[in-house]
Amino acid sequence: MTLDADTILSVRDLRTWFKGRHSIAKAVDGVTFDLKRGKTLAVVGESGSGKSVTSLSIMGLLARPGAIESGQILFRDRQERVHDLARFSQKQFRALRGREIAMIFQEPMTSLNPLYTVGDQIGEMIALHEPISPSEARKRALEMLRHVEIPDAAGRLDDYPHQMSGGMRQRVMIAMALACSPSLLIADEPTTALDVTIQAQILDLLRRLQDQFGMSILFITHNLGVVAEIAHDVVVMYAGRVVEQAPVMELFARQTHPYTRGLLACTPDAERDLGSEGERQALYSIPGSVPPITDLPPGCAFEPRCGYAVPACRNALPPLVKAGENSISRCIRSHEI
Ligand SMILES: Nc1ncnc2c1ncn2[C@@H]1O[C@H](COP(=O)(O)OP(=O)(O)OP(=O)(O)O)[C@@H](O)[C@H]1O
Repeated sequence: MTLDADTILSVRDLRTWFKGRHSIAKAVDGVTFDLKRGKTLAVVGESGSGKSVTSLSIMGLLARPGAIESGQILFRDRQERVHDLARFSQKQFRALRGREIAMIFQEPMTSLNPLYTVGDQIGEMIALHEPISPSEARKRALEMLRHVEIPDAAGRLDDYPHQMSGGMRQRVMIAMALACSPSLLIADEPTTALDVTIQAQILDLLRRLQDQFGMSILFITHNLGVVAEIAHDVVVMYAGRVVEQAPVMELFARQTHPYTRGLLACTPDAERDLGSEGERQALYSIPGSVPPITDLPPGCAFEPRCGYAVPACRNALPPLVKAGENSISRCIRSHEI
């Protein structure tokens, strides 16, 4: 198992399937990407594209019948040891989760317990992984509340989650996630439920915490506007597969897959340069919806919705090919887009 020195996470040809009695839902089907140390990689796509199943696979949190069919999830821990998480047992995951890899979600109450004060919850998170006295745990919890810039942190330590606003709860969840200084943070739509101003504040906070703690972030979102704010690199997923991957600047300067173009055209306030007005109108909302992943066509899965499609798109699944300076695209017409 080899990993480039600057890579913390390498997902290689990952397949996570849900096998039913009569069909197989290939939620993640051959996904490959690398996350660099201290960087943010955004995974983007519409609902059902396989983003969450990818992150749950990495965290060992898949629910039955979901299971990793094949592939590798190589992760470098703090001692520079490389593990294949695709082969981890639940026991191994319990030692790793929280300490080396942490996760934040759209809904803070999935992580927070309404019956305990925020100070106790953060303290307990630390105590789970380190031998620490109750007073030391309380001190560290306070420190964490200050790190996530909660005003009057000392006064909020004994608050219960329901006494806080949505934005403040989100900060507490981030404090809990970062309490043990994980080297990888997986953020699954952490700002989607928040209004635009609070969303911008949380993204700003995550960026600052990343500089301070040096962690890598895998950021799951359907919103390219958020990607522009936070990501260094971007993976675009469609129907369980990667369709485009590029550094963020390159992706916004030129999209090499029609799906990415469509997503960008649907994103309010995103920077974009989509050429003519006619083109912008045509792509404003992507027609149709993601096909059922139990029954994908043999060719390009986006072909039925694609304004650039030609008959050859239906023949075989296009491979991911180099399409720009540092970008790859799963489109046979990537150079004409
Ligand atoms: N328990 C399950 N049983 C069968 N199929 C499932 C199950 N959970 C997820 N899937 C399949 O996996 C696909 C991808 O789901 P996933 O949640 O990863 O999408 P997503 O891109 O994260 O979307 P969202 O933004 O809505 O969370 C779904 O369309 C669904 O078909």
